[in-house]
Amino acid sequence: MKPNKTGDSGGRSVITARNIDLTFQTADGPVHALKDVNLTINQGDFVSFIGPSGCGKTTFLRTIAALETPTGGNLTVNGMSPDEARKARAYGYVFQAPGLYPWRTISGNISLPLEIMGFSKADRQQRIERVLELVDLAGFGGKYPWQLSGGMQQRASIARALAFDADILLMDEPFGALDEIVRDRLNEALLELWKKTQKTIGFVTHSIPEAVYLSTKIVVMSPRPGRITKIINSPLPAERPLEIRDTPDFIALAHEVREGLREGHGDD
Ligand SMILES: Nc1ncnc2c1ncn2[C@@H]1O[C@H](COP(=O)(O)OP(=O)(O)OP(=O)(O)O)[C@@H](O)[C@H]1O
Repeated sequence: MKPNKTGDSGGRSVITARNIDLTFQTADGPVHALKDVNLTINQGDFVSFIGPSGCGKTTFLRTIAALETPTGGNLTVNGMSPDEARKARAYGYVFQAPGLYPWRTISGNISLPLEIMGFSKADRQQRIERVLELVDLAGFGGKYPWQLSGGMQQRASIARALAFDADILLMDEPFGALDEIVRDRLNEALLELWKKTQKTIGFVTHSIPEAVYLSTKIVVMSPRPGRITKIINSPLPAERPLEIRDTPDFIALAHEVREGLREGHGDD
């Protein structure tokens, strides 16, 4: 199916944003963080949000997660309001910093939200083992966060977000603070995990290669006011070894994203 204006390529829609506006009232006056954002994310999509600092990437992700409330427009997550979706545990959220409690083991950290949600001990243990395996940390559950590298800590935070088995994973620049080699490895691992679990992923990044490597759909945003300037459906195959980054298709797509970013910056 040919994508339409909202980037809808067919399939069951999981997240729909219609004319989303969000203005923060600050001491220095109003900040128009999101303007007229229209987007459809379908089941199993891997959607990256890319754009310069302040273009509203995090704000949009937080809006999906009901951590911010739009001042205009309509947003649904699994057919519900974001608040209802949050209560129905529709998504897991991964932040830029792993945010693991140093006094809890990796298993203990993954367990914490499950404990709060009232999962039984046996169920928690089963889930912890499953997600540790998914992020390739089997055998590390008994370690403390400070005994793990930065990349392993971030994998543990992804495991924590996966533990209650939400269909949607929202990730706000999860690999931004890591060096490039580690980031490459985690990008590969994340693609594997996405294919295995068939989750719908919303992913914020500043990196063009990362967005192009990971995504089925790339959303280019622009600041002042924060808005979507381009939605690109990726023509790359699902099978993506890291070497795909040297292929003409990959380079052409990266170029298209870069052009999109440049156009959005036109009046700067
Ligand atoms: N709670 C808030 N109160 C007031 N203004 C805010 C708030 N949160 C974000 N903003 C403003 O909204 C705009 C969008 O911010 P946001 O963090 O979503 O951008 P971003 O694209 O994620 O940026 P970065 O890449 O730097 O993380 C910015 O101008 C920011 O200063």
